[in-house]
Amino acid sequence: MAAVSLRDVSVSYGQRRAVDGITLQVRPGERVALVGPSGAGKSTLLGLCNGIVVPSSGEVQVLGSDPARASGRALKRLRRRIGTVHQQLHLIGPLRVVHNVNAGQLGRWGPWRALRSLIRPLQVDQARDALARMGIAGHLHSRTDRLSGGEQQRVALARVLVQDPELVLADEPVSSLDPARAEEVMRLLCGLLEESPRRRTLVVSLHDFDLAVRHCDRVVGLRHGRVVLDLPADEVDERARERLYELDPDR
Ligand SMILES: Nc1ncnc2c1ncn2[C@@H]1O[C@H](COP(=O)(O)OP(=O)(O)OP(=O)(O)O)[C@@H](O)[C@H]1O
Repeated sequence: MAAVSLRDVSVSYGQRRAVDGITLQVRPGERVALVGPSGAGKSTLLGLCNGIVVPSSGEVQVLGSDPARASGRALKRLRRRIGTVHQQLHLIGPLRVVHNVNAGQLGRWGPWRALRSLIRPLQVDQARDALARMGIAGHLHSRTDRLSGGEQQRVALARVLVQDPELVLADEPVSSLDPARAEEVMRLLCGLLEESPRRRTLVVSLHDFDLAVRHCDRVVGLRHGRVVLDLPADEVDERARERLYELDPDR
C-alpha cells in the first residue's frame, strides 16, 4: 500500500487552481522532494496529505485513510501517525526544552497526562535520547528561547522523533537558513527517518533544487499545480531543472 496516494486531485480557490489533476503515489520509506516555482502548489499538496486542505475533486489516501473524509477521532488517529516540520518551528519559547520535545507525545497522551508532564516532565529519558540523536543532549532543561536558531531547529526535530510518526511532511523546513545550516537540517531530517525499524516516509517541499537532489530519493517538480517532473534523484539533470523554473511568458 502506498504511504500517500493522490488520484486526479484538484484544489481550487475561486477561479485559481492550486492543484490541477495530480496523480501521485509515494511508497513507504521513500524520500520525496516537491520542488517548483513559487505558487506551484507544493504547500497545497502537503496540506492535502494531512487534511488541512480539502480536495475540490479526486481521491486522497494517506496511510490508508482519506484525511478529508475522516471523522474527528479517525483524523486525530491519522495525524498521530504523521509528523510535521515547518519553517516556523512552533516551539513555546519560555518552556524548558524537555516540554517542547514532549509535545511530540501529545497525540498519545490525554489532557491529564499532558498537564502532569508540564509540572513534572514524563518520559524524560526518551526526550533526552531524542535530543542526543540531534546532538544537543545537554539542553534538556534549558529554556527553549535561550537556544540558538539552529538548536531550536533540532528541538523541533527531536519532537518529531519522540512522536515516532510513519510519515513526515515538511513544508520548506530550511528556506530561512544559510546553506550550511540547511544542509545540516536536511541531514538530521533524513537521519530521523532511519531511526525507526521500518524506514519512515518523507514528503518535503524545498526551494533549493540541489538540496532536493542530494537528500531525497525522488524529485517531483510542480508547475501551475501540475506534476511536470517525476524522477529518481540520480536521473535529474540540468535541463530538467531549467525547464521547471523557466519563466512563463503567458503569466
Ligand atoms: N488559502 C488560499 N486561498 C487562496 N489561494 C490560495 C490559498 N492557498 C494557496 N493559494 C494559491 O494557490 C497557489 C498554490 O499555492 P501554494 O502555497 O500551494 O504554492 P507553493 O508552491 O507552496 O508556493 P511557495 O513556494 O511560494 O510557498 C498559489 O497561486 C496561491 O496563491
